[in-house]
Amino acid sequence: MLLTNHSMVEQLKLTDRKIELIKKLFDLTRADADNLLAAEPFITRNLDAIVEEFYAKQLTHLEVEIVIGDSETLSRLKNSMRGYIQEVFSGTYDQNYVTNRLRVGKVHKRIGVSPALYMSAVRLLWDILSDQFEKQYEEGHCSRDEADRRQRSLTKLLMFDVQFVFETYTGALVAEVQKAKQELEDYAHDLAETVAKQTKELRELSCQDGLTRLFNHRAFYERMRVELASCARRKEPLTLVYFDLNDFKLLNDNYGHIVGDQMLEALGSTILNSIRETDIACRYGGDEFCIIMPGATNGHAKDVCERLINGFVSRNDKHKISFSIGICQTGPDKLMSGDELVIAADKRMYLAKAQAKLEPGFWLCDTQESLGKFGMFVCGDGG
Ligand SMILES: Nc1nc2c(ncn2[C@@H]2O[C@H](COP(=O)(O)OP(=O)(O)OP(=O)(O)O)[C@@H](O)[C@H]2O)c(=O)[nH]1
Repeated sequence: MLLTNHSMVEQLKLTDRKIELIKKLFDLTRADADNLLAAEPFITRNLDAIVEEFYAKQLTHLEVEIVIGDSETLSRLKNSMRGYIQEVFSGTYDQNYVTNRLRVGKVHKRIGVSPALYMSAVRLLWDILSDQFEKQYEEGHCSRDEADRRQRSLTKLLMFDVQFVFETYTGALVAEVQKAKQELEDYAHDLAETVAKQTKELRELSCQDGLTRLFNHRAFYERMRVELASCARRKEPLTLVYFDLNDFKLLNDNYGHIVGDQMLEALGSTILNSIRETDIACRYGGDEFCIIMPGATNGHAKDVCERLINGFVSRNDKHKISFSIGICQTGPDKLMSGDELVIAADKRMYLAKAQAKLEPGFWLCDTQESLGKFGMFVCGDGG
């Protein structure tokens, strides 16, 4: 509901019938309206003096002075007070009258008039107007009985007014609480989203190698465990490719660690470009890398290695470096443990590396213990 599309009376569902019911609660009758209306000529004559007396007394309180704040506001308030007193003695207390009371409540709440301050002003006005009734009696404008009846009617009407003012006070407070609650809920929601996002990022970071953005050593074993279990369940093979750069130390020594780092980074992205989404690339440590290939045989793994070597060579890097590869397939019938698989692949990688020491280049040793140089795999006993 857009509040600005509805009057205050509508928002509070104050129909004529409801207003009449409230009047009944306060025993505010037609006779009371007539009593106050009868006092109207005398009150109107003294209106300015009444308003002046009211503000003179009000301004003896520092809190009131602070709330009013300046002469323009004071003069505006005096005008409003004149209008209010005239309404009090108009004898008509309909929806229009009620709307004005609600507005007063809203303004008082907005400018920060506390209920205590508001009630003290009502009491003061009641006092001043009661004196006026006494004067009317003393000056012979009305009988004792009429002055007393006017006084009682005034009390009822002021009480009637006060409850409307507080209706808007509480309404505004409830709206503020709801707004604060909504803001708090929005904040909590945003916070939960931020925490979830950051937790996800942290989790990813804790699994990642900072240089190559591949999975790190810790994540490698975790992923290996999960993939071996799922391959065992699906009765599928799993192949591990394990490789190590050849003479990487020389590159570092000759050209510095920054060049070494760039080489490792380049290798990381070449690996990612050479594998399928289901394959898992990891930096095992230093210049050693692994690719876990769920569902793949050593034949598939060789194809991937060929793509990888091609990609790596075609980078056109002035620093030439090769790597040695060990491949080990397990399953589909009985699968090795992760440790067994790493040991087996590592052993084959060292066989390839031994060969690379004799004849530099990309050497690969697969699960059949065959050794091959990139592009022309030849069988060897390997052992
Ligand atoms: N630039 C760089 N170098 C690294 C990083 N991690 C390990 N290294 C270096 O990698 C080199 C590995 O040396 P080795 O284990 O002797 O291996 P290698 O020189 O490739 O020799 P072989 O494996 O026998 O071919 C060492 O010089 C390490 O300092 C890294 O993050 N950045």
